[in-house]
Formats: sequence, C-alpha cells, structure tokens
Amino acid sequence: MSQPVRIATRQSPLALWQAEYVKAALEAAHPGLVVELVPMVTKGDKILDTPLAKVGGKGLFVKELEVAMLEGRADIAVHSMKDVPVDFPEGLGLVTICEREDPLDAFVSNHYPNLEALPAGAVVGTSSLRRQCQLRARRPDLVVKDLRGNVNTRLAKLDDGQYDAIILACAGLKRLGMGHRIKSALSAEQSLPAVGQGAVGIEARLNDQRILALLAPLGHEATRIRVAAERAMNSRLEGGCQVPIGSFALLDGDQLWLRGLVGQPDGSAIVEGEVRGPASQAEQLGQQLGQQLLDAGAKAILEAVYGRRL
Ligand SMILES: NCc1[nH]cc(CCC(=O)O)c1CC(=O)O
Repeated sequence: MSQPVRIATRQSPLALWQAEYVKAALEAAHPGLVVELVPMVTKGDKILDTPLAKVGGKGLFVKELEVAMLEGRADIAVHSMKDVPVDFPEGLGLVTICEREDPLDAFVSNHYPNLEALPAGAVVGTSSLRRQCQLRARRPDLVVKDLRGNVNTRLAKLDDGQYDAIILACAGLKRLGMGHRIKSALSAEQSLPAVGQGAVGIEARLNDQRILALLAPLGHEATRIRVAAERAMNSRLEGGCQVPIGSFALLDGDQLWLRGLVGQPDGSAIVEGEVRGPASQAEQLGQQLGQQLLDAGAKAILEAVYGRRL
C-alpha cells in the first residue's frame, strides 16, 4: 500500500472545494491512491473585520499550511493562485497549476443587471483595492464600501440590503454552485482581473519526488503559461496587496497577450499597458510589461505606497 497524500487546507467553503477538487483529480489519475484532507485554521481566518491590506496581507492565509508541509504533517496545499505570495519558504514551491476557471470579476446584485444600470450614488461592496480602484475610476458617481468575509458572508450582506451590488470573482461563485448569482461578468476592460484569478495551484516540497510525480497529470499547460506571465509582471512591480494591481494573460495559439494595470486605490490614477509575444517567453513578457508600467507612472504610485524607492 502506498502512503496517503495529505492535503493541508483552510476550512472556508472555497478552500474545501479546492482541496476536494484536487483530491478527486488525484484519485481519478491514480486509482487506489488514498487522499486525505488535513483541515487547519490560519491567522487570516481569525481576523475577519479588518481590510487585508492593513493586517499584513495574503501570507496570513498560507503560513500555517506551509509549516505543516515542512514538518511533514501534510504533503501538499491547494491555493487560489491569486492569493499565493510571490516567495516561498526554502524547500517549498508551486509545482502544479490546474486548469483555470472563469477569470473575470462578477457583478452580483438583486436589483440591477450590470454595472451600467447602477444609478449615481448606488453602494457597491468590495474590499479588493484592485476592484475599488477600477470602479472608482470608471464610475466616480458610485459609493464603494468595504466588504469582507467568505463568499457566503458577502452574499448574505448583499441580501441584507447593505449594498446595491457587490463584486466577486466568477470562479469562486461557480465553484460554490452559486453561478446563478452572477448577473453579468465584468469584462477585462471594465475590471482587469487579479494575477492568477480563477486558477488553482498546488504547493509541495520541492524534493518530494513521489508527490511531484503524482501531481504531474493535474497540470494544465496553457494555464501555467498565462499565470507565469501574470506573476512575472507582478513580481517586477514587487506587488503585494496594498496596491491595486491587475494582470490578465490570454493565449491565442502560441501567442501570448498580457495586459496590466496599476492604480491609486481611490481611482484618481490608473496606469495601463500591454505586451504581445511568444508564449515560450511568458516570464520575460511579464517582466517587460512590469517595467513598461513602472516607466509609465506606476513607479511613483508604488513608491508612495511602499514608502521606498523601487
Ligand atoms: N480573495 C478571495 C478569493 N480568493 C479566491 C477567490 C475565488 C476566485 C479565484 O479562485 O480566483 C476569492 C473570492 C473572490 O475574489 O471573490
């Protein structure tokens, strides 16, 4: 009997869905393999009422999972690629990227069909600086209000009447069986998605040959390339979650089209750019777009937020 594969996972409905998805894919690829979930609570799960940008960012949701892998209490962790920090602890890395779900943002409302239909003064909920920035820039007449919690909590706050509409990721809603709540998808022009949005990635110990071999069939090459370009752009910008950053790659055959955006949280400035080139150069294209954005004004925005020179 081979040893079970243990998946460290947070316990939010979305995290559990993703862990179950990887469990099912592993079991389908390797009949007879036993896969177990190891549910955990992270610091990020305990701090629910403060905007993430203020409490130290996305790393709060992964640290405990990584410690479990390093200590051998778990073998892999499954992440939403948009929540995965750029750097990994020594010995761990992102080894598999699964096929991307819908990468766009979703307009969710009980009264309005789309963003255009919202009247002046309508209250829109989102805590993502990226979504806030683009909303404020394109619709300065709207009132943007913070909205945190897991997907179900956010929907409940909308249903309570606290907001006229909220913005969520299409992917999360579809995965949780709530695709019917999406009134319309925001186009990439309206709301450029976050780096890696809609993609699930698997982190593992880099020297664990057995696990790497088991994971290999779960990888999706086109998604890997797109996310590599988006993450390279982000890494050139030293992007964290205190700055509105969007990055979205599309593949047309072997041609990659990467769009990027950096803005002021209040939407008072947005720097946008794009590059095209061969998919085999995904990371160079991402770095190139990052540099292009820096030169076009992102540098000043980022330096002001980070409080240091880039
Ligand atoms: N930041 C929270 C988060 N992380 C991943 C998703 C789901 C979409 C995805 O997998 O990219 C969501 C919810 C949301 O943004 O609405």
